[in-house]
Formats: sequence, structure tokens, C-alpha cells
Amino acid sequence: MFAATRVSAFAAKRAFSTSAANLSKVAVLGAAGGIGQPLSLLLKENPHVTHLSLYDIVNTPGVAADLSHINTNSKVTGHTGANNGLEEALKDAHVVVIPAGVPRKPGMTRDDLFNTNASIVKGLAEAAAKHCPKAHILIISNPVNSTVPIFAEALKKAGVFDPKRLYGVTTLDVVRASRFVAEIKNKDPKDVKVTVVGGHSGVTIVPLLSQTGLDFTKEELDALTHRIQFGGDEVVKAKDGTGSATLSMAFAGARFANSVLEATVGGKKGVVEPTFVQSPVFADKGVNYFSTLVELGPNGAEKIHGLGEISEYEQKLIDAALPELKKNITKGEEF
Ligand SMILES: NC(=O)C1=CN([C@@H]2O[C@H](COP(=O)(O)OP(=O)(O)OC[C@H]3O[C@@H](n4cnc5c(N)ncnc54)[C@H](O)[C@@H]3O)[C@@H](O)[C@H]2O)C=CC1
Ligand SMILES: O=C([O-])CC(=O)C(=O)O
Repeated sequence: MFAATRVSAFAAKRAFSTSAANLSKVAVLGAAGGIGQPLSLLLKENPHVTHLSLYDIVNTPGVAADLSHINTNSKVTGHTGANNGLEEALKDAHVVVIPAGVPRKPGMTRDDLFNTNASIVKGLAEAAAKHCPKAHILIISNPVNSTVPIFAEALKKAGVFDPKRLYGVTTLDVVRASRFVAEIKNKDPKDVKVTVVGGHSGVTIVPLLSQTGLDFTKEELDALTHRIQFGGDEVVKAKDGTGSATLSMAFAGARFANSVLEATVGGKKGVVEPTFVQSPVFADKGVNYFSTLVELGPNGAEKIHGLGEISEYEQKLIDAALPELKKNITKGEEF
């Protein structure tokens, strides 16, 4: 904590002369981790961020000191679990990005992380409800299908839940889908947009390849759908016990955070991103959270799109996703 305080004071002093008004304080919780560090680096480059506030239970002073030397126009502060670290990190935050919690090892499902990560996320939610009740909260911690409902319940209990400001980050599925499709079609991924709906684990991840404007054989559809649904496993296997996707997740998380910032403080119109939010799309089937394309505006998730036209193949994927999704959501809500 001593080191954290020193870093904090140092960074704050330096920032005084360089940074604009503290309009967009962005807090990263879990900032010293595999995702947290590269994500914080990418956020340090984001011109919308005026104050980058890094919180972790370990090692944040070092990460904050390191990032604070980068000559972009934001101040960096580091906070640890000791004393009022979390409160300081969250106070007045406009956006809070949360990659705190344990990652998978080979052989585990994301749901296997529930026991450890549910309490971590719940604790952070209670703190956010108290110290930054108006912040936009971006949940990366797995299992996203359950951690978003856990967070929502904690905010509801504190009387500060606004469904427009709570987002499960599913951007990595979209990033992967674009890359994988581009690979087999010999295209530049920037020209390949794939909408991915549902949740963020296995069969709950539903790519809508029929909406890409490209043609696929049945074999291509099967292979791509499987790869997009289980892309996370490829990385878990390759990392061989040392963790799951961190760099691609940091890239995806920074992209989503930037979209939220552009829409909420950057005045940009027509920002549309897929994200796992409280959603009416399958609420009649008891599935209260779902990821579809969402239009972001000054208040956050302002317009939730439906699925659009989907193929029979995709309808079957949706039918398989809904029961699993409902189970994951209920588990989170009841935690
Ligand atoms: N939504 C998505 O698409 C993805 C989600 N993930 C998930 O993100 C999470 C983090 O993954 P990694 O960064 O690889 O793990 P990591 O273990 O490298 O980092 C996690 C960090 O969280 C910190 N932490 C633990 N408890 C905390 C608490 N109470 N408050 C603040 N920080 C705390 C740890 O000290 C550590 O620095 C995992 O749950 C993983 O499954 C990973 C990839 C993609
Ligand atoms: O696979 C994991 O556990 C991490 C993750 O969510 C992903 O890479 O999509």
C-alpha cells in the first residue's frame, strides 16, 4: 500500500500539468493480470481516457509506475487491496473494466471458474455500487454468462442498477469470427464483419454467418461454427496450463471500451457493438440476458437489436444455446 500510495501521489502530481479535466476516468480491476496489463496499455493510448486507474490485489504499483511514463495525455494511478485502494480506484470512474479473476486450465469449462470468480465479481460489484453507481461497467471475468447477472443482482440490491450501463464483453468472439472467416475466404478481416449472438461459452456462442454476405459449404459452416464457439479452448490448450487468451482479449476489451467511450463522451453517433446485456430478445423464454448488436449512445446501451434474418442452421444453434444460457444466468442470479 505504501508503494501504491507513492505511485498514486506521484502520478497525480505529474498528471496535473499534462491532463485535461477528469472527464473520463477509466478503472481497470484486475489490472496486473494477463489481460489487465495489455488492456491497460491499450487504454493508455486512448485519447478519451483522462485518468487510468489501476486496481488489483497485487502488483499494481509497478504496472502503474511503468504505464505512467508513456507520454499520452492521461494520468495513471495504481491502487491495491489495502486500506481504501478499491474505493480510490473506483471513485468518480466513468467506465470500469473488469478482468479480475482466475482463468481456465486445460480440461476446464468456463463454468468451472464460477466458484472462484463469482465471489470476486460480487465483491467488486458491491464496491462499484457504493463508489461509482453511475459508471459503465464492462465485465470480462468468466463465466460471463453468470458474472453479468451476479453483478446486476448486487447493483439491484444497492438500488443502483441501470441495464443500459452493464455490459458483458463478448467482443473477442466477434474478433475471432472475423479473423477465422477471413482466413478461409482469403480476405482482409477488416472487410469481414460477423455478428455473433447469445452468450460467451461453447454452444451459447452463436455466429450468424448467413449475415456476412459470403457463401459457405455445409463443411465450412460446421468447421467455422465450431471454431468460433470453441476458439477459447485453442488458446487454453496452446498455453498448456499457464492461462487463457490475454492479448487478443486485451485487444477486444480495448475495442469495446473505446466504443463505449466514443458513444458516451466522444459524441459519436451510430456506434453499434455486440454485447451481453439485459435483453428483451428472449425474455419471453426466461432468458433475461443475451448478446446481440446494441446501439450505444450517451446513456450507454440505448437500442438492443433483434437477431435479424437467420438461417435454419442458425435457428438450431439458438435452440441449443437457450437452455444452457438460461441455466448459467439463473446460477448467477441466485448466487
Ligand atoms: N470475456 C472474455 O472474452 C474473456 C474472459 N477471460 C477471463 O478474464 C479473467 C482474467 O483472465 P487473466 O487476466 O488471464 O487472468 P490472470 O490470473 O492473469 O489475471 C487476473 C488478475 O485478477 C486479479 N484479481 C484476483 N482477485 C481480484 C480481486 N478481488 N480484485 C481485483 N483483482 C483481482 C489477480 O491478482 C490477477 O492479477 C478470467 O476469468 C478469464 O477467464 C479471458 C479471456 C476472454
Ligand atoms: O477460453 C477462456 O477461458 C477465455 C475466454 O473466455 C476466451 O478466450 O474466449
